[in-house]
Amino acid sequence: MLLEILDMRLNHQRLALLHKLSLFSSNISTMASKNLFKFTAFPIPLTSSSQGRLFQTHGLLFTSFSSKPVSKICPFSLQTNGYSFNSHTNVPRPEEKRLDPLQFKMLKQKLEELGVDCQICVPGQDNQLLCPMCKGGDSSEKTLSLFVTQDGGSALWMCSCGWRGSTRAFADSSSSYDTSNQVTKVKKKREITEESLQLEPLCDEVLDYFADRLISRETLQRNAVKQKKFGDQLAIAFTYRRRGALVSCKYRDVNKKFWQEADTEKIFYALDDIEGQSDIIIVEGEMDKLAMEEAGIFNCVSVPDGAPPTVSQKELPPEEKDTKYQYLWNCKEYLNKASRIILATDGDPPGQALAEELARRLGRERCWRVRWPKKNEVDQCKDANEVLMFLGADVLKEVITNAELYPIRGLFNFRDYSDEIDAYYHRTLGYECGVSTGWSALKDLYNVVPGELTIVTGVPNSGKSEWIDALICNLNERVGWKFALCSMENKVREHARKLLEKHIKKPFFKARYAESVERMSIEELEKGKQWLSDTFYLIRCEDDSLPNIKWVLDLAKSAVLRHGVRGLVIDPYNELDHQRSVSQTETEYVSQMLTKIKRFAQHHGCHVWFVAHPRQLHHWVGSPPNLYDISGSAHFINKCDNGIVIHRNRDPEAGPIDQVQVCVRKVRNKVAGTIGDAFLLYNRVTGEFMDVDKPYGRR
Ligand SMILES: Nc1ncnc2c1ncn2[C@@H]1O[C@H](COP(=O)(O)OP(=O)(O)OP(=O)(O)O)[C@@H](O)[C@H]1O
Repeated sequence: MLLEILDMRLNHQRLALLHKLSLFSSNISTMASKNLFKFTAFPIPLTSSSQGRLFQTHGLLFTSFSSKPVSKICPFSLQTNGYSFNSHTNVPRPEEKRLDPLQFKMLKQKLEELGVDCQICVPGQDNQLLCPMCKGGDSSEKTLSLFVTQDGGSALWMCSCGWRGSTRAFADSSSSYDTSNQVTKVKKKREITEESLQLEPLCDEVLDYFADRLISRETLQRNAVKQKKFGDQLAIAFTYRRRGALVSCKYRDVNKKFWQEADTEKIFYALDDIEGQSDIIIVEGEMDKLAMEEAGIFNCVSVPDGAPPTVSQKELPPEEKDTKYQYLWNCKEYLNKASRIILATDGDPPGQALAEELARRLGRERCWRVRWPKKNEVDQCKDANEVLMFLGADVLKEVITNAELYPIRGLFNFRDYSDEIDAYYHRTLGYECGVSTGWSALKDLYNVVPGELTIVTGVPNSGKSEWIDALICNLNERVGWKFALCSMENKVREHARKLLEKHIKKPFFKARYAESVERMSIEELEKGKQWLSDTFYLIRCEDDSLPNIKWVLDLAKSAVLRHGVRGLVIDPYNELDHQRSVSQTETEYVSQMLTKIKRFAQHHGCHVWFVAHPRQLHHWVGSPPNLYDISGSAHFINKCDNGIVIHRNRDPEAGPIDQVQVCVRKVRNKVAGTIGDAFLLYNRVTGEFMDVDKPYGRR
């Protein structure tokens, strides 16, 4: 039928060629080695530079192109009857017909009706389009090959899903449009035999070709590798069998171009070799399977279709719709029993994509992967056959023996963190054992480790905020850290005053609290303002609404990324918006909030100080509160890395009233400190905290 269409368009030379080729008719579908089913429909200009090869299939004439140049490892030219593979270089081009815009428009309309989007289709050449039937499978590849004749009058198409047909702009009674444009999905599998396919034993030239790749005659015999003549040309025939019976046949030509018998079942190559095996190896090509055998590894199969260009982003399709991996489902009874599946696909990106697609389907937990070794100083071996050729059978065996577990997202081994552990040991990450607070009284009790959460509590007015301010001033002075401050209770100018007094060590004002100490000068103020701007980033709600924790952490993240802050102060907890859903208890809410804060801290290596008030203490006798007294939830103590209570004596008879007790009540990380109490003296004039044993003049 299709020839009928064609004969109106083609000149006698092309018809002669068709006739010649029809002598070798075979039911063949073409496919590229790496891009499944990518083929090019005829007629492509048959120039001398073309690597195109012609085969007839159901009257449709296809030219397949090698996606890769001929192997440089061992170029060979199979010749039969004195003709080389590329024997059609002198075929004359057909006489070109001029485009008839009207009939091309009509033709496009017809195609559009069939769902073919042919807006950018060019007459006179092959067009790769999205197939309206299979939509290109799960990777949405353009698998529909559509050829429109030069005059725009007729079109032929074929897709790897089996949809094929033809139409004409003005179909008449003799047109093939009515029947040929119907879907002809391949469903029925053909029965084939070596005889029906006219397969032949390998000739010496092909045996030599394999020998150059270190594949022996015995291995080829064991795998029943054959050859087939296509006219003057010769192709290797890899026979696909199940329990010895021929199921399909895949051909490979000199240009490393592959195609497979159409309407045959897709299965793994050498399937019988994995029957009943608990350990199996999957490779990407027949040559790799044969190479494995040369290394004494028999429990190995090859996929029939090569590798996809990338991993599909889509969910796994159901088994029956998983067209590209049908071979896997067709062989599932062979795979189900395997407890260890080594994915020895190529080392290039498509090979790795194939490994991922297989692992997705087989279950990552039983998959392993290999690392291909270097073949020389610069290059990596790509696959099993290259390892065999460049490094030998023993190395190939070693590669398989050293296969490693296929990674599973979220499941790790300490080995995966080896570098980080080394860096921790050698202390090259920085501040592994924490930064000293600057107070010797706290040296053994509390050091500030990046990425940890410190909860600070204490009764009102105990000096919590003052102590944290003093601490961050010390840290800045010692190690130059910068901070994000979310201190809702403080007016900005007051907070600036408190920080400046600690930094400049002089009172901001000449006032009663300053006693006789001289106020900071204008110059000192200016310098101090510069220091404030360089050191602190303020997180504040410009309007009078309350910020929630997400809002605070998002801004803190910006401060980390933009300004490199190493610490975040949230003071106090109760000034945040804590609206929660009715179904959530306060305990659940606090737990989730602290989890968010800890994640932020860990992810950004940023220390977070979180000030939380204790609940109202009845019958309080002036002693430091407990961390469990924090209002809201015991999660505060449970979830924090460090828990500190700031307490001060207000009874002159009990001791000096400027003495501050820093009660370190929880330290999760023993490298950072331990529980215990430290005593500091508070300088009301400057807001500084001093070690008790240190003399300080302005006391
Ligand atoms: N040891 C101390 N001796 C005397 N005054 C102190 C001492 N510690 C802090 N103060 C003063 O107490 C006041 C409150 O301090 P700060 O704001 O740090 O307390 P707080 O515990 O954070 O209070 P709140 O719980 O109300 O937020 C400040 O005026 C500060 O100067």
